[in-house]
Amino acid sequence: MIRSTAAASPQHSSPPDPEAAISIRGLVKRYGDRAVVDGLDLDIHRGEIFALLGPNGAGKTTTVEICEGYRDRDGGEVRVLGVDPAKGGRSWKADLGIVLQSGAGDSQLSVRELLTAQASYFADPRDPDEVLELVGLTDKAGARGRTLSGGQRRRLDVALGIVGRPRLLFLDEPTTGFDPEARRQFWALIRSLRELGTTMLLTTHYLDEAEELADRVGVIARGQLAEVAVPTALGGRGTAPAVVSWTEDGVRRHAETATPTAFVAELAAHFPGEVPDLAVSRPSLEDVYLTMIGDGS
Ligand SMILES: Nc1ncnc2c1ncn2[C@@H]1O[C@H](COP(=O)(O)OP(=O)(O)OP(=O)(O)O)[C@@H](O)[C@H]1O
Repeated sequence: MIRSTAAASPQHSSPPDPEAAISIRGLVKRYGDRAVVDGLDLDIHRGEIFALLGPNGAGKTTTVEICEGYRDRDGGEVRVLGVDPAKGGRSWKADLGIVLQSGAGDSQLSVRELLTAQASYFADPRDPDEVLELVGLTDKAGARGRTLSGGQRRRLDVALGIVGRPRLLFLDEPTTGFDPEARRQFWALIRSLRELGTTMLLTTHYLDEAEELADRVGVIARGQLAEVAVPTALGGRGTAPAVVSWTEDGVRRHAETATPTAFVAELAAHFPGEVPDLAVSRPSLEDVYLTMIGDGS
């Protein structure tokens, strides 16, 4: 069951927070008669990495594109870096970095040429060579975009998104198609960008990615924000009972307990040495996420 924190309508909300990186109140977007975003409230703080989760068609891309100024809204208030995206001018746009799902990697230009061209659109760009270093593409500076691997193209997409020194970076499913090592390297890149002070809004279907990277996660379902929390607390995860598992007389045993430390201490007293195959677990982010969206989308 969804635990809705979204206000029913904009008039019940506080006004948008101009200090937030993104502040949304009562956002509505309709296609025909259907509201695909239906009264969504959200604040993303400056400097944080925020992951937006939700099933296919939940309204994530629509919400993000309204924030980027690429789609009109039918209702509600939105402020991105203090500005209404429907009225955002050139200097506001220059503060945004956007990494879309399909990037510019097919170009005949070299990686450095692409970055240098992109940098020329901005008043105070990063040095393209520093950006190449940051994304781990220094060795590929002279390579044509189309000769890059999928993971390298994604790094190039990020390089293009950050060369303008954005204050706010939108990352749409950034690691789709990455191998496990490339994902870990990409996560390190995202963390180093956070250390440079960049706010990031990430959409992803990878729960482990959200858990690794995000300071907070928000779950969108049916056009509303179902819950916002730190990843360890979403869906009551932090206070959910733990499950203690062990093997006894060749049989796997499980016990649910609110006091796993005491339970394990008691269990330990029954065994001469180590408790065989002892494990203590709590619901994963995926467990609580699936429960939250489980009643249809
Ligand atoms: N231009 C459009 N015209 C009509 N319907 C649209 C349009 N764009 C999106 N929709 C519908 O709006 C709903 C929300 O789409 P959106 O792309 O925001 O979802 P999403 O959460 O990003 O999904 P995904 O995880 O699949 O990317 C979907 O049902 C989609 O079919």
